Amino acid sequence: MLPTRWAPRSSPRWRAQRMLWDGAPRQAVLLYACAAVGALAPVVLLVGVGRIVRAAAGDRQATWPWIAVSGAAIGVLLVGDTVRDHVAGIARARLTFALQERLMTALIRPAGIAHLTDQGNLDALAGAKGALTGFQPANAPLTQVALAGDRLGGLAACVLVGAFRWWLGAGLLLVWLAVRRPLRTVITEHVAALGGDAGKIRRAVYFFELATDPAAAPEVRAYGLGRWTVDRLREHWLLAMAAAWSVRARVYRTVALTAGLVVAANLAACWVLADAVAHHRIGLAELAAYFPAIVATSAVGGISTEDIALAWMLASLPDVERLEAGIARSAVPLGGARPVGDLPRRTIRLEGVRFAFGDRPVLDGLDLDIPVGASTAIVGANGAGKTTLIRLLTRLHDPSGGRITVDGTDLADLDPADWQRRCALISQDFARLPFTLADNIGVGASRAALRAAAERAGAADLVAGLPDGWDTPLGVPGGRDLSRGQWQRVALARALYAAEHGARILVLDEPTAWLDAAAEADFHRRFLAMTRGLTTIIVAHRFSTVRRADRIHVLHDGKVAESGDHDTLLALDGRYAAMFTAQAARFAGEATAR
Ligand SMILES: Nc1ncnc2c1ncn2[C@@H]1O[C@H](COP(=O)(O)OP(=O)(O)OP(=O)(O)O)[C@@H](O)[C@H]1O
Repeated sequence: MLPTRWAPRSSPRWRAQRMLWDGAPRQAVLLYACAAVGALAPVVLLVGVGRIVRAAAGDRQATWPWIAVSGAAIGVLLVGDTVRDHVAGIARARLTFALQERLMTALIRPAGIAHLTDQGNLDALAGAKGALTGFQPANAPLTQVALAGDRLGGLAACVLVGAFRWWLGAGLLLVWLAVRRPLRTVITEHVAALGGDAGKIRRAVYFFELATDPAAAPEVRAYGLGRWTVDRLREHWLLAMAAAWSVRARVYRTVALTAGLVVAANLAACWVLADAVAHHRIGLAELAAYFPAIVATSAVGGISTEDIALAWMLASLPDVERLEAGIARSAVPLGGARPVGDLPRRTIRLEGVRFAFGDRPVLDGLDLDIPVGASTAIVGANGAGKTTLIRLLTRLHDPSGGRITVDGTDLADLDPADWQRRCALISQDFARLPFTLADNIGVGASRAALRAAAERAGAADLVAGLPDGWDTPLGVPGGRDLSRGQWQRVALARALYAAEHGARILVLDEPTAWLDAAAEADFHRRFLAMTRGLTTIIVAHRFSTVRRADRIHVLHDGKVAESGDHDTLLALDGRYAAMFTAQAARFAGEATAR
C-alpha cells in the first residue's frame, strides 16, 4: 500500500515516519531490525574483544566462546550492512515513487491550469522535489532510521561504560543529551533561515538549469552568457545565504560551547579510566572494551552530517503540503457536471467575456460567435490575448466575467474534463510525448487510422525515415529525437486523429510556426480538406494560414475589433488589411530583392 495521507498537524519528524510505515511497512520493520542489530553488535564486539584480551593475558579457557561471539558480531555487522542497504534501496524507491505520485496527483487534479501560474506553488513544487537543496524529502524517513540506530548504539555504549562505573556511563549520557538539544535547535534554525526564501534559491537554481540545459546551450554560447549565468548563480546564492549568515554567529557559539563541554567530559572519562588502570583496578581487557566504548557513546547525542542532511530533508517535507494547500487555494475550480453529449451542434458564443491575469485585463468584454462545422481564425498583435482566448474556449481557464455558451448551454455548466476531451488542441508549445510515434498520435489506434491522420497532417513520410517505423520511441534515451517541425507535424496528426475519434473541435494555436516552406504550402493546400466538416479554431500570425478560414476575427484591446472573411476584411481596410499588407509587402520585398 502506498501512502495517501500523513497527519497534517504532526511534526515533520512524525510525518516522515508515517510516510515510511504507510509506504514501505515491511521494509520499515526490516530497517528497524537492522538498525537495532547494527547498534548492538559493536558493543557485543567490544565485550568480546575485552574477553579475548583477558584470555590472551592468561585465562585461556574463556577464549573460544568469545572468539565465536566476536566473529558472530563481525559477521552480523557485515551482513547487516548489506541487507540494510538493499532494503533501504527498495524503501527509497517506493517512497520516491509515492511522493512523485502524490505531487503528480495534486498537480493534475484541477481541470484548469490557474494553479500552474502561481509562483508560490512553483516554489513549493521545487522544494517538494528537493530541487532547491539537493536533499530529497523522500529520503528523510530512511535517514531517521539510520540515525535512530546510531542513537541506540550510543546508548548501548553508555551502558557498557556504566558496567565499569555506573555514574560515568550515566554522566556521559547526560552530557550528550544536554549538547544535542541546543545543537539540533541551531541547525534547524540555520536550515529554516536558508530555506526560508525559496524564491531566491529558485532563481539561483534557474541560472544553473539555464547553463546546463542543452536546448539553451546554443544561445547561451552565441550571446556569451556562459560566465554571466555562473555569476548570476553566485549572486543569487549569496542573496539566499544572507539569511543563514544572520544566524551563523549563534551556530558557532553553540558549537563552541557544546564542544568545550564534550571535550571536558571525554577527558574526564579517559582520566577515570586511566586512573583505574594505573591503580590496577582494571586490566588490559577492560581497557580494550571501555576505551572504545567511551568514544562510541558520542553517537547517543552527537550531531553528524546525517543529522544536518535530515534537517534539510525534513525542511522540504512541509512543501508537499504547502503545494497541496496552494493548489487548493489558487486552482480556480471549474464547475459543471453536465455531460457534453453531442454538443456543439450550432454555435459556440462568447458574450461580454472578461479575463485578467492579476489586475491586468487581457479580454475585456469580448463578443464572438464560432459557428459549428466552419473554420474560424483569430488574429492580433503579440499579447493581444489569442492564446488566452483559446484557453477559455478549451476550458483551461474560466472567464472572470461574461459567459461562453454552447448552443445556449453555459460552458460553465458542462463537465470540464468532458469538454476538454472534445477539443483536439495543438498548443503553441505542443507536447513532445516520450512515447513511440504511434502512441504520440493515438494511444491504441489502429495502423490504418494512424496512417490516415499522419497523411492528413503531412507526417506520413516521417514513418519511413524512422528505424522502427511506428514503433520508434521518440524523445527518450535510446529513441529518436525529431526536429521542431517534425514534432509539430506529429502534434497536428495527433489533433487530427483526435478530431476523427470523438473530439468535435479542432483548436490550432500557430500550427505552422515550425513547418518548412514546402510543408507549410502543403498544409495550406490541404487545409480545407483537412478541416472540412470540423469546427476549427485557428490562431496564426501567418496570413497564408489565416486567409483560408471561413471567418476571421481581429483581437485588439481585449475585444473583437474586426470580423469577416479575408476579402471582406481587406476591403474594410482596417487593422487586418494593415497587418496583411505589411506581411505581403515583406514577402514581395524579399522576392524582389532576390
Ligand atoms: N501566466 C500568465 N501570467 C500573467 N500574464 C500572462 C500569463 N500568460 C499570458 N499573460 C499575459 O496575457 C496577455 C495575453 O497573452 P496571450 O498569450 O494570450 O497573447 P497572444 O495574443 O497569444 O500573444 P502571441 O501572439 O505573442 O502568442 C499578454 O500580455 C501576456 O503577457
